[in-house]
Amino acid sequence: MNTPMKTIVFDLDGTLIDSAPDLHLAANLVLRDEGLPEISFAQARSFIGKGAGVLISRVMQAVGLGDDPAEHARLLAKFMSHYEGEPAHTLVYPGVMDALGRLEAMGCAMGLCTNKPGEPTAIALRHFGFDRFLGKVASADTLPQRKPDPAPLLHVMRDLGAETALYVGDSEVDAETAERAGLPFALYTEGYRKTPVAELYHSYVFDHFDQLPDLVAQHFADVKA
Ligand SMILES: O=C(O)COP(=O)(O)O
Ligand SMILES: [Mg+2]
Repeated sequence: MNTPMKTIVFDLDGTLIDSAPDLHLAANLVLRDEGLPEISFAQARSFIGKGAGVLISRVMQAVGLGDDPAEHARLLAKFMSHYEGEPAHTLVYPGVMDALGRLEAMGCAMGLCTNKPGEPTAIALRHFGFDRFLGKVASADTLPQRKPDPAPLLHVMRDLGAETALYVGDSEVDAETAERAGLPFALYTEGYRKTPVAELYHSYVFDHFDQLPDLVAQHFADVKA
């Protein structure tokens, strides 16, 4: 029998990058332009996870704008125009680049499954140099379904030619996605999660990326055994 390929799929926001500062800024540029009160950084951070459309719904709710679909579409378009371009205030979490390099050297196949729209996803992957490691990507625009629907995660996994994969993410949405996909889940605890670790579906927990290569090696050794 062939050795099973070591396949890892990553989430993006709150896992590989801390994009909350740029998402917060873009939301407040919209609100400022509309003459509305701005939202706090903590609010913006708590609105991340289900993509830009849901983030804008939550912003509208927070400032008492209701949920009119035409208004939502208009504000979402404005938000996206502020969020385009190079991510000026987004940071890579400590140890991510090193971990990706080590995982590649271990022979892992890697991909990305994010609820971020396709264009900013592609820009961020290029900007931070992740594109050379992450062979296949599912963004919010890849399929009609988005996380926590397991379809995009299973899509990336199959695109990588794998029958199983370890999903690495930070949030409630990621945990639910992995669980519904029937895949093991490594929870990065330093992202945007609001729920205690013990209450979330997970197979592994880590708080620094320098722990990930050993965790992955252990996982695939156990799977093989
Ligand atoms: O931008 C979002 O809301 C979520 O993005 P993520 O799926 O990469 O965490
Ligand atoms: Mg995330």
